[in-house]
Amino acid sequence: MKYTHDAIVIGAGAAGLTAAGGCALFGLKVALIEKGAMGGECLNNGCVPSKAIIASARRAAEAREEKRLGVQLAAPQVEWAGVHKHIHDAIATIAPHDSQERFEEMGCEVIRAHAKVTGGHSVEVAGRTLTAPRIVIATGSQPFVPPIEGIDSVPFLTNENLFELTQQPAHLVIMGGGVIGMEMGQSFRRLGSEVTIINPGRVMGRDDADSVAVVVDRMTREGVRFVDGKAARVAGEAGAITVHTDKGEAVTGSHLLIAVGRKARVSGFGLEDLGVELGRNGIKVDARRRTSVKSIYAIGDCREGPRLTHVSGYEGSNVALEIASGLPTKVDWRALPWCTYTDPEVAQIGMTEEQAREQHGDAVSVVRENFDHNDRAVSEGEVAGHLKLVLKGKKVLGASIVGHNAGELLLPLTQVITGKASTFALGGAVISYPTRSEITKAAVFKAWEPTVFGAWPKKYARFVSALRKMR
Ligand SMILES: Cc1cc2nc3c(=O)[nH]c(=O)nc-3n(C[C@H](O)[C@H](O)[C@H](O)COP(=O)(O)OP(=O)(O)OC[C@H]3O[C@@H](n4cnc5c(N)ncnc54)[C@H](O)[C@@H]3O)c2cc1C
Ligand SMILES: NC(=O)c1ccc[n+]([C@@H]2O[C@H](COP(=O)([O-])OP(=O)(O)OC[C@H]3O[C@@H](n4cnc5c(N)ncnc54)[C@H](O)[C@@H]3O)[C@@H](O)[C@H]2O)c1
Repeated sequence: MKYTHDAIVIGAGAAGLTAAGGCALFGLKVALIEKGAMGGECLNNGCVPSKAIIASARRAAEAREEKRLGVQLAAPQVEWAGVHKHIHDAIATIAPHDSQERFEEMGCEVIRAHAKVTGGHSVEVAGRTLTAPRIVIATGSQPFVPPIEGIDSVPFLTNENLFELTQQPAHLVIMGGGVIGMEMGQSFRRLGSEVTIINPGRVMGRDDADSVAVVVDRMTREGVRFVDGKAARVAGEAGAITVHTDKGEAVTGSHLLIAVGRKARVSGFGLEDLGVELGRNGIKVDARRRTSVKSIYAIGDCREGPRLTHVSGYEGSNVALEIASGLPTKVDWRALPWCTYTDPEVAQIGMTEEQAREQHGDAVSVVRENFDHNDRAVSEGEVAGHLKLVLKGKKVLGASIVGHNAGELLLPLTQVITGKASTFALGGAVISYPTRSEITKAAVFKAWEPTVFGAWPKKYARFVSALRKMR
C-alpha cells in the first residue's frame, strides 16, 4: 500500500503535540490534525488559566494576612478585569510554544479541521484521505455534566467557560470537591467571592487523607464552606441557582461551577464504525498505548487512565519513540507524580499509603517529617504540612507531601523510585506539570537532543518506517 504519511496524529493538545513533534524530529512525515485551538485543554482552558488565577488569588491572600514577619501589606483591591487580563496574557505568552507555525517548522503538516478515522490506516480530513502505517488518537476529554434533574434549565460554568467570566461571581457554588473544585474554590474565595463546595464524603479522594486535611483546614479558615453530599437536583436562574443535595440540603449561589470529572472524547470521529474497543470512560489501550486495532494508538485524556498534562506528554513521547524505533515502549506508572496547586500544595508520587497497604499489607511502613522541623520553612514562617514516605522495607513505594511548593519536592523521589538517575533518564522523567522542577528536564533534554534526533537515529527511523510500509 502506498501511504501519504509515516504517522497521522489527531488532536494538538499535550499528547498529540508531543507525539507529532517527536515523530517529526525523527525525520518522519507526520500529519497533525486539530479541529479547535492549538494547545488543547491545558493551554486554553485547563492548567494555564487555572494556575494563572491561582497566582492572582495568592497575591490577594498575602495582602489580606495580618501583620506577618514584621510586615503589614495594604488590604488587597481585586480588579476582575485585571485578573481576567492576567489569565489571558498567560495563555497568549505560552501559545507560540504550541502553535501551528512551530510544529510546521519542526516538519509536521498541520491540518486545522475535524478528522474522521475511516480504517486502521486511513483518516479523512478536509476532503482528503490521508494514509499511514500508524495513527495516533489524542482527542482529549471534556467536562462530565451529570444528568441530574434541572440541569438543562440552569446556566452553569465548567472549565470551558469559567475563564471567560468578565465579572466576579458573588457566590460560586461548586459541584465537586476534586482537583478543579479545590483549586478554583480557594482561588475564587481569596479573590473575594463567597464559595461553597458540595462533595459526597472526602474531598480530593485520590490523595492521602492526612495531607488533604491540612488543605481543608486552611480553606475552611479562609472562609470556604464545605457541604457533604451529592448534588441531586438544581433549580433557579442566572444569578440565583440552587443545588439540592441527596442529604436534603439546599445551597443557593449566584453561579454554579460543575467539576465532577471528565468524559473521554471518543465518539463522532469514526471509532464506533471501526469497532475500536472502549472501556468505562475512554479508549481501551495496552501498556504500549495500542488500541484493539493495533495500528492505532490512543494517548492522553481520551483513553482509560490518569488524566494529566505530564502523563499526556509522557505517552506522546513514548509512542513517538515506539513508532520511530519499531521497539515496544511500555508506560511505567511506578513514579507517577501529581500535584494539586492549592495553598498549601498537595503533591503525590507513586503509591498512597492506602494503595500500598492494600497491595502489601503489613509489609508497609510510613515515616513522617513535619515542616515545623525544617529550618527553611521555619525561617519563612510557612510551617504547615508534612512529608509522608511510604516504604516497603527501605524501598520507597510512594510519598505524599503537603506544604508550600510541595510539587517542587517530588523530583528526587522520582529517581529513588525508578532507580534511574542518569542525565538521559532525567530527560525522560515524568515530572508534575506545571512546576519549576521541569526546567532541569528541559536543560538535560537540550543536551541530549542533538544525539537523540541526530542524523543516524533519523536514518534508522526512516528505515523502520520504510520496512513497515512494505508490509
Ligand atoms: C481546569 C483544569 C486544570 C488542569 N490543571 C492541570 C494541571 O495543573 N496539571 C496537569 O498535569 N493537568 C491539569 N489538567 C489536565 C490537563 O489539562 C489534561 O490532562 C491535558 O490537557 C490533556 O491533554 P490531551 O492532549 O490528552 O487532550 P486535549 O488537550 O483535550 O487535546 C485534545 C485535542 O484534540 C482535538 N480534537 C478532538 N477531536 C478531534 C477530531 N476529531 N479532529 C481533530 N481534532 C480533534 C481537540 O480540539 C483538542 O484540542 C487540568 C484540567 C483542567 C480542566
Ligand atoms: N493540578 C492538576 O493536576 C489538575 C487540576 C485540575 C484538573 N486536573 C485534571 O482534571 C480532572 C477533572 O477534575 P475534576 O475536579 O472535575 O474531577 P475529579 O475526578 O478530580 O473530582 C470530581 C469530584 O466530584 C465529586 N462528585 C461526583 N459527582 C458529584 C455530584 N453529583 N455532586 C457533587 N460532587 C460530585 C466526586 O466525589 C469527586 O470528588 C482531574 O481528574 C485531573 O486529572 C488536574
